[in-house]
Amino acid sequence: MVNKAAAKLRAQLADPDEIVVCPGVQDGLSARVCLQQGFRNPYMTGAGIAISLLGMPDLGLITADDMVRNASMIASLDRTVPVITDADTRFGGPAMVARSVERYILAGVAGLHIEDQVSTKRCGHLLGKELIDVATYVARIRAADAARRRLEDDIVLIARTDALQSLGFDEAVRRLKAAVAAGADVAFLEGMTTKDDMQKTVEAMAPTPCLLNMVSGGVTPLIDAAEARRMRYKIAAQELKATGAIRERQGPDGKVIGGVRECFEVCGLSECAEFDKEMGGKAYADGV
Ligand SMILES: C[C@](O)(C(=O)O)[C@H](CC(=O)O)C(=O)O
Repeated sequence: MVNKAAAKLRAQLADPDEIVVCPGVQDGLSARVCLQQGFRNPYMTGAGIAISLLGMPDLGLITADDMVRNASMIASLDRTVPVITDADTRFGGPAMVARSVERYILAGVAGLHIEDQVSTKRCGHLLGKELIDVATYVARIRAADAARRRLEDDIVLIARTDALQSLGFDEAVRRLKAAVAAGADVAFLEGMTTKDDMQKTVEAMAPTPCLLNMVSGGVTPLIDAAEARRMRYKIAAQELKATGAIRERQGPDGKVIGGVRECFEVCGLSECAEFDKEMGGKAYADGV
């Protein structure tokens, strides 16, 4: 099967001048705003889904169905943009990991990351993270790699480690290297707390491309895409800041603009009405 989204993401990763900037999105509106703002790579955030879909913290409570359904919806909004998704721990052993990866592939996703926390995981920027051992982690990565081979797909496999907090930098790098040896394409060292570590990670993992995750209020220093590129990061995941603004904001004259019509417009209201007309429908002939 040809995964066009993955091919596109791979081309971006191979371009020496490009940094893939991925604003976090968790639902249809945030994904639409991301695309409207011209970003080429939405990042489906598990934390965002936990908060917005479940009203719960990022503690491993989201199910595979929650994630895959959302990923499929987001990837379908514009098939020309490669979506990267959080795949958390993928709920356990090799069989669960492989099945999840297959489902993400069928959802049309370009890349995903799998981590080395226990199944009762938590956001990478919280305290007290617990890890699985390296062999179990490598088995997860190997299973993800096997799943994509089985489907003859080349979804980009991103290995994330949360080991820095409890085991230190060297062990985190060792885990990422083991994951790359097992088939991962990109390395993601989560929860870095200094710019020094951010720089050292890229150097230690070269030539493997690295992902930098920045969360407002999290433990990692916030830098812009230009600085991330200078550090030679290939992917920068960051927060999408504009969703609130599209919902409602004030114009220069103090009048409120935005609101529900603008939300619908961003989400394709005119296109839907136009499509109806083109197909001979009359539902919106008197306006919408
Ligand atoms: C990357 C992450 O897994 C996510 O869900 O976006 C989270 C980010 C967050 O909690 O905002 C993480 O664990 O860093």
